[in-house]
Amino acid sequence: MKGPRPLGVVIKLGTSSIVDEKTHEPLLSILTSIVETAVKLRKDGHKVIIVSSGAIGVGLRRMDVEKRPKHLSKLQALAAIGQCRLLSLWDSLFNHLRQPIAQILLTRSDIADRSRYLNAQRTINELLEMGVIPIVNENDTLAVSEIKFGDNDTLSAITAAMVHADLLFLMTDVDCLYDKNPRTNPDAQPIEVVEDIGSLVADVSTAGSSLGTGGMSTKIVAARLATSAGVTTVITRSSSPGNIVKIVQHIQASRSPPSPATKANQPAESSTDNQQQQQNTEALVHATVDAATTTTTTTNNHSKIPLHTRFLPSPHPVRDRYFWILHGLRPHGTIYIDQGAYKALIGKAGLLPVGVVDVEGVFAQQEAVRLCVVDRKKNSHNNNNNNNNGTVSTTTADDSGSGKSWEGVAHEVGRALTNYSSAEIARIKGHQSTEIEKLLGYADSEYVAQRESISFFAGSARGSRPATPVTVREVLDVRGLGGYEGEGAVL
Ligand SMILES: N[C@@H](CCC(=O)OP(=O)(O)O)C(=O)O
Repeated sequence: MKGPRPLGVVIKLGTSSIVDEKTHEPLLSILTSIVETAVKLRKDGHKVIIVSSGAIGVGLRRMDVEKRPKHLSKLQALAAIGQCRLLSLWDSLFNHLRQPIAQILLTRSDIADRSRYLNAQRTINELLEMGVIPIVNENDTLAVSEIKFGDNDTLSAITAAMVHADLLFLMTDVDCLYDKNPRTNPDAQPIEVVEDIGSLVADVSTAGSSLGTGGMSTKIVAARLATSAGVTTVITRSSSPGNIVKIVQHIQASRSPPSPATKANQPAESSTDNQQQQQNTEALVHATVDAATTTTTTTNNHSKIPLHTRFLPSPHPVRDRYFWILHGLRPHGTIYIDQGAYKALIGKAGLLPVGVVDVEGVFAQQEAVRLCVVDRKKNSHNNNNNNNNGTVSTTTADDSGSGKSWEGVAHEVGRALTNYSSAEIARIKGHQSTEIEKLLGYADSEYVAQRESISFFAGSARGSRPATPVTVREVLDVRGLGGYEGEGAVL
């Protein structure tokens, strides 16, 4: 009889999971246990990728540096020293079980370049076919803030999406998300299944460890990215890596979405362990959930399934080039469109200039932009004037003096690659395509963006709004990739 389908499993280990925070010594027993777990998964037929942080931590120990330096070049030097040692550690441990590994180092600019992205994808797939376990980290030696992922949670989500993995394990020092802060609320309940991450409103006030850059909030962002690409994402405790095998077996046995009566995975093996673990939590992990149906919390303690939070994959995953447009590229500006244009895009039409309300930022043709739908156009004092010389100029009279030709709230719904530059779009916005040539002196396309160059965030294309009324900035903070907005994290 045919067994269950083998899965693609990505395991992400943060610095604090594999390096002692104080002494910076590698946590050998955890590393060994991860190695045994990964090899067991391989024996069960699964494909395994490890995303391992720890280069800087290991570099600190190697050079007897006590405190993480502030200067970028020092951090980069330590990462170069540590990465070498980290991989040799992984290699020697895996070698005991005759498991070959490979090193993959990526920066964001590798992901943003389509052909490099595809090369990385092909190489990782080839390694997996060869039975090798790729060990991925950010290429810290090259990455400055503009081209940084900033945290390996995001990198692991992009890696999982890139190879169409089934499962992403974000290992951390708590068991799972809780409905309240378990430190201050003894009645805090574990959140075990999140069916729709878009409806999860999580207060995850955690700064991450002193060595790493991530925390619970970056895990939620990573879970959003991965689930949108169809990857089931699991948050669980890193100190018992053997749990991964049990969770994989459990998920494999229940691949179809569980019914409301059974959807809670069964919780921790012992409630005493559970309480102790809650007290040890890395941070203030407290999630509030705006819809009771979104998550399941439970207090049953009958099964041997280790406690974890499982984020179910989107039923409408965004994959391949559409995922890359959304999450691989740095947006250089924003195009504001009206509701009519949005409806047309959902109906699979391209973006015509007539539907463009406004444009922000400076970008060239084929660069990525944010696509925002505005609630209302301003009561149009827009004058589209035909000048004597035959060109058409658009002037926007703006009562508020804000310079915007729209009002209300704009919702970011997706990203696009444009056929025209920002300067060109500023001139053709609000006009019919037939006027483009008159306005610009040429017309490369009737569309500002072709439909196949437009990608919507999960849920957006079906017309659903973000769970809470949020500003575009907030949407970006939640949905965008950390380092592309604002300052970006340092190493
Ligand atoms: N790439 C860096 C660490 C990135 C980072 O801090 O990630 P994490 O520990 O997951 O928050 C390293 O290997 O030291």
